[in-house]
Formats: sequence, C-alpha cells, structure tokens
Amino acid sequence: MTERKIALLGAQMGWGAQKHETEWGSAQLQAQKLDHALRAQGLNIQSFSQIKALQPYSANEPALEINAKLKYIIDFNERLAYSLAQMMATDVFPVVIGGDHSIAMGTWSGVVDALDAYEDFALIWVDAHLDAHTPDTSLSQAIHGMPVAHLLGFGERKLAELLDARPKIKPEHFIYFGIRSFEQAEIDLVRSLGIRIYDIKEINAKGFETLFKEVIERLSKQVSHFGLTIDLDAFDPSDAPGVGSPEKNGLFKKDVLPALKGLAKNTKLAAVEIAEFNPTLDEQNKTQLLIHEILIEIFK
Ligand SMILES: NC(=[NH2+])NCCC[C@H](N)C(=O)O
Ligand SMILES: [Mn+2]
Repeated sequence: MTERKIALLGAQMGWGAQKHETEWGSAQLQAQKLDHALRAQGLNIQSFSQIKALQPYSANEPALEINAKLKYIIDFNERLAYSLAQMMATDVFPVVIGGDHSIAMGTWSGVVDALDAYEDFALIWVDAHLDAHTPDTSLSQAIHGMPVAHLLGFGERKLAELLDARPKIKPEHFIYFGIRSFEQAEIDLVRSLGIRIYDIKEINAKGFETLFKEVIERLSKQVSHFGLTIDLDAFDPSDAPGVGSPEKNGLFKKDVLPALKGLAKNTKLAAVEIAEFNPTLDEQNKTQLLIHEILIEIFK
C-alpha cells in the first residue's frame, strides 16, 4: 500500500461528449460512497470534491451550439486546472474522475504547470480513440474528441493555452494504449508528430502488461514526472458498458488490472484521471466496479 494522500476530484462535465450524461458520472460515484469503499480497503482518501459546469446539462432543454459548449468547456477547464495546481501545492495526489474526456485539458494543464514540467512530463493515454481533433478537423464537433491536440499545443488557443501559452506535453513524451477508432485527420496529426501508439492489435500480440511496464520503465528514465489518463471506453464493452462512445474489441480488465498494480509506488507518477463514465448506460454496475478496481490496483 502506498502512503500517498489521495484527493478525489469529480469533474462534472458532459458538454464535450455526444451523450451529455457523462456529467453525472462522478456525482453517482460520490452518492454511492466510492471514497468510503476505497478507505475501507486501506487507501488514504483525504477528500472527495466536485467541480460543476457553469450550466448543468438537462435533457429537457434544447441542444447547445458548439460555441456555447466551447464556452462552458473553457470555463470548466480553467477552474479544473487551478484546482489541480492547488491540490498539488498541498501535497495530495489528485485522482480526477470524469466527466467526458475534454477534462483532460484542465487536469494535465494544471499538473504540468504545478510541477513546472513543461518539457519534462509524459502522459500515458489509455483510450479506444485518439481524441486528436481540433475544431477545424472534427466531423462530430464533440470536444471530448479533441483534448490530445490541445495538450500538444494545437487548436483553440484558450484550450491550448490553459494557465500558460506553452504546449503542455511534447509528442515524444505522449504514449497511446488501446487505440482502435479514429478519423483520418487525427491519425495524420499523430503520425506527423511521431507519437507512439500501442494499438489493440499490438497489445493482443505482445500483452498489455509487458508493453505497459516497458513504457513505464522507459518514461521513468526520460522525464521527471508522468501521468495516466484512462478513458473507460478503452475497455471492451463487456467490461465497461457505461460509456457513451463504446468500441468493440477492447482491452479486458483481466489484462489491464495486473499491469496497474502498485503503480502509485512509482514516485514519478503525478496524477491519475479516469474519464467517460456514463452512469445511465451502466449494466449491473460493471463500469462503476471497474473504476473502484482500477484505483485499488494503482494504490495498493
Ligand atoms: N473521448 C471520447 N470518447 N472520444 C470519442 C471521439 C469519437 C470521434 N473520433 C469524434 O471525434 O467524434
Ligand atoms: Mn477519450
């Protein structure tokens, strides 16, 4: 068990997803006492707080225009980034639970800025999707399909320049796991930057745990801090049905959980994020249970 003091932060954002109910994911986890359950298993959970959107989602109201969503997402990510920076200054380990994956811009901007690790931070991105669109290339205009491009410094300036005008992560410090769905413009950007992708095919051939451990070992030599963000849709829908953009042939928790075991003992791990839980789509609480299991493995 790690000694780390953990702060859970619910990021109640759904405007970035096509199904906005991801906004309700972290509130559901708090209502079901995720913090108590983790504490009962020995984790040192200090707090469970929530950040809310300026305007909450309501199914009864008309759909928002992209510019209105953008406004709420920019505001949210600015506050999220500040919260992360503040948490890190008080020496707690942040675990951000979404919320759609647009929250990654605020989370990792806050972490990189707090550590002043601009050239020196690696991010492991576990996802079915590349999330590397900009507003100019996205067909769906869903902003949760865009956080990677913005963390690398592309796209809408207010999102790319959260807390600081510099790009937050260098392409050589960015690693994908689990990818199996993308559009041409995003793969073109990712390839042009030389970003390493461990897609589902390579993972199935070599094993998630082997590849993941190799990556952690390599990154630990290259940078002084790294982060882990898990989009739950990286998992096979049979393990994580409660997501808004499911993709077949995903990762299985029986392969991923062992690889995460004890990860928080690595002192270079700066924060963890778990995104895209949509409680209205969960079946038999499988996705909720998976979130619990992921955190237990990482911190035990
Ligand atoms: N975080 C996510 N679930 N992203 C899904 C993105 C799907 C698709 N590539 C899009 O941009 O619309
Ligand atoms: Mn994602």
